[in-house]
Amino acid sequence: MSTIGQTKRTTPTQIEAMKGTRPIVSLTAYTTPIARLLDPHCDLLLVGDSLGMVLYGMETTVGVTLEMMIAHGQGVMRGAQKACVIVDLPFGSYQESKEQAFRNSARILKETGCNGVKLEGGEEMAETVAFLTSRGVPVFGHVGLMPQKVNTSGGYRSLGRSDEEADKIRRDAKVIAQAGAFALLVEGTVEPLAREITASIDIPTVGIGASPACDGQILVSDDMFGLFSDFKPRFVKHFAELAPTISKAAEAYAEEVKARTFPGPEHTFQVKK
Ligand SMILES: Nc1nc(=O)c2c([nH]1)NC[C@@H]1CN(c3ccc(C(=O)N[C@@H](CCC(=O)O)C(=O)O)cc3)CN21
Ligand SMILES: CC(C)C(=O)C(=O)O
Ligand SMILES: [Mg+2]
Repeated sequence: MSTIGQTKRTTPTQIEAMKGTRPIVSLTAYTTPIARLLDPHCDLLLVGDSLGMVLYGMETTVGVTLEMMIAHGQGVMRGAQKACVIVDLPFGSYQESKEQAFRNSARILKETGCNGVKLEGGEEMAETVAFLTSRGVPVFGHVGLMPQKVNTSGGYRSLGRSDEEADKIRRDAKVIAQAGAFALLVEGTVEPLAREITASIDIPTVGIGASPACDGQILVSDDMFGLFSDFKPRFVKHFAELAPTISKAAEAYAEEVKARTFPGPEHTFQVKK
């Protein structure tokens, strides 16, 4: 197979092998232009179901569909060249059975060309993760705060302060790693727990709101650009403030249109005499 003129995409196996080397850099991406900008700097790009909240204004991720994930997965694949691209399985597309999970994961892999899928869950999903990985679907696990369970978990809050809560998340992490996941996203957990999990499993942990003790970090890109700017929980850092930049551009455009200073002669097609 020739790869002339192309760099090869990072594989889930290579992400797994990064544990103990250097921190894994990852961000969410939902569209072609943003994927193109983030790709050179990231080991992994996640097409997260957070797109329901960030792009579509949904209150939670529960309403996100498989069709939405596939459409955005295709967009990201057109923009990303070197990063490993993983697509979130949305709520309702994998919880019913391991067969349902395989069928929908296969659709995502076939229709987007991405490198693997992510699914939320611990002990209740271990059999599914083993079923998928043994049949050719690379799986990124996700434990701790699981946004798709917001309707049964009592909302978004950081976890792992009580012994019971910490024990449960520790067991979840262990079984998902043993089931064959190539990496594990740990969301919204206190630092000592994230550190213990990272030390106790042989696949890398990628944290969001889970301390610097993880093997890598992920953020929702719109959050760290300061674009989804009403949402600023403790774990988010704005690496840029794009919201005021965009507002000012829209304001300047409106002024110029009303003053008839835009479009100018340089933007106008003339008939040459
Ligand atoms: N834009 C965006 N960024 C995200 O990180 C994100 C999404 N959307 N959608 C899917 C989930 C939902 N997530 C959330 C949502 C809310 C909180 C939150 O309100 N956290 C507060 C309270 C924590 C606590 O009480 O312990 C915080 O200050 O961190 C955290 C994570 C993370 N994910
Ligand atoms: C990065 C995490 C929160 C995720 O699963 C998402 O963006 O959907
Ligand atoms: Mg998600």
